[in-house]
Amino acid sequence: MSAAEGPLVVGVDTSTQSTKALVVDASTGQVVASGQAPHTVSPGTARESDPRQWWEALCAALEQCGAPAREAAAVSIGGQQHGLVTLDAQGDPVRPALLWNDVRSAPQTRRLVAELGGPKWWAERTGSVPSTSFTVTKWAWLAENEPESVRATAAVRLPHDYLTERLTGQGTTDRGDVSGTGWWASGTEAYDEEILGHVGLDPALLPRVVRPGEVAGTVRDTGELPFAKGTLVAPGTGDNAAAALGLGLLPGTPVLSLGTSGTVYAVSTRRPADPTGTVAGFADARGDWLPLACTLNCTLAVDRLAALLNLDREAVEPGTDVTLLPYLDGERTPALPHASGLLHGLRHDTTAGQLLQAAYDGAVHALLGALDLVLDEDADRSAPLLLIGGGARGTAWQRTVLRLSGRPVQVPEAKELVALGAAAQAAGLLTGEDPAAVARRWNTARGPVLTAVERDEATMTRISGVLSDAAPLLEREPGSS
Ligand SMILES: Nc1ncnc2c1ncn2[C@@H]1O[C@H](COP(=O)(O)OP(=O)(O)O)[C@@H](O)[C@H]1O
Ligand SMILES: O=C(CO)[C@@H](O)[C@H](O)COP(=O)(O)O
Repeated sequence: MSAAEGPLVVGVDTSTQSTKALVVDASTGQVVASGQAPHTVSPGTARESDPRQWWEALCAALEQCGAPAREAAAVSIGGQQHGLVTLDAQGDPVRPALLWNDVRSAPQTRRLVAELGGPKWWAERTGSVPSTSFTVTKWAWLAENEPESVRATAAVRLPHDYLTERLTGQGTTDRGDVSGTGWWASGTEAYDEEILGHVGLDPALLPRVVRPGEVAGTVRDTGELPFAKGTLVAPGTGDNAAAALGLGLLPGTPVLSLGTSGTVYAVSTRRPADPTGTVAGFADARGDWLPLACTLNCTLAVDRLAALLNLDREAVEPGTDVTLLPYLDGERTPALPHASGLLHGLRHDTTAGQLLQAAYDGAVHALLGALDLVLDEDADRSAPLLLIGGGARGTAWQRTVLRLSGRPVQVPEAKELVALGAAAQAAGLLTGEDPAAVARRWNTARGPVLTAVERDEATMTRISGVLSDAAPLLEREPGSS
């Protein structure tokens, strides 16, 4: 037996690059054991992963957790949002999952928005104007490009649904993750049959939406897993909604997450509906909302530029007038799916370190541009910004966010807030508590507050100027001249 005070719970983050598992003491929030195993994502414009690899990574991460994982009383899976998982009648993947950062559905996205009433209609109906990340656009892409895959599909799932179903044997999802599909009506909180009919997806192929606080199922026979048969399985949710739980987030506190994706969001009690498409009107995992803006190019893009420059990621130099838009994967915020990276303002005396700083500035610019849009009007604009995700550990990221935001920045000591949020959801199942209240009890957001510095308005304005001047280039579709 472990020396834990309370029952143990397991929280999982199956994100783009890896699966992380934490065994947590439900009484104190102490992390008793942890494990992590990587995923591979296809290179090039296609961004795909085999879902079976997520399962193998989950088993490997739990194996690393050792004996404590065997004592878990409940488990919950948080995961990368939006990915389209197609399963055949045996429950095996028909093809690799199309991930959130695969932009090949840009033509289908444009058509879907126009065919079904335009951006305002989508925002009011689903909370969001779909971008290429949204599952509905990926299904439309598949129907057009691989009709044989669509014919072979007996079930459609999101990444966290796939793993939850392998635990319980039942097809379930939750309101947080389903709100990023584009086929869930946020006003009625139900599948939208008009949208599903339009893209030819039978609602019978979709999972049941489990309510917050409800049990998704129990662990069935578990040859490969450490859990006992009958262990409770929580609904799980998308990774951003899970991190919001993990921080015990209250309305008015903004979060900036620096991972494969960059995201900025806040909890709101009002249902969002942004017709410009900048803010996605996600549901959270409790019963509130999670207005959020997301970029495709964050830590991976900046690390790639550091590698190209042969620099350590911290080797930035100040004083740059160079603008670098690091849109290596196309971009979602701003909506430029066909864009590639763009450099402007290079001079003989520009240093490699200044180029690297320009990459950080370019990655943070769009997120901070959306910050005010995700906050309710009455939110305190001087409150600290919570900085999370792998990038939050980096000094160059911290300094860039401080300088371009002009706000104090709080960096929670807890590293794996998505997995902690999932663990808080699992703990809530055992105690009947609100999972966000569990996380506040665990004090997961504690960490140093970095003092605000004067906002570097000139850099923000310069980047906005380059973006608008370069629009024709950034919007150009491949193959057009
Ligand atoms: N000490 C660090 N300083 C700066 N960046 C870091 C550091 N540690 C990890 N990272 C970045 O964090 C990223 C992974 O973050 P994470 O939030 O785990 O991503 P994801 O959830 O998308 O898989 C890596 O791409 C890496 O660039
Ligand atoms: O698409 C979004 C949010 O809408 C992304 O935030 C994904 O959920 C991927 O998350 P990470 O792997 O970067 O954590």
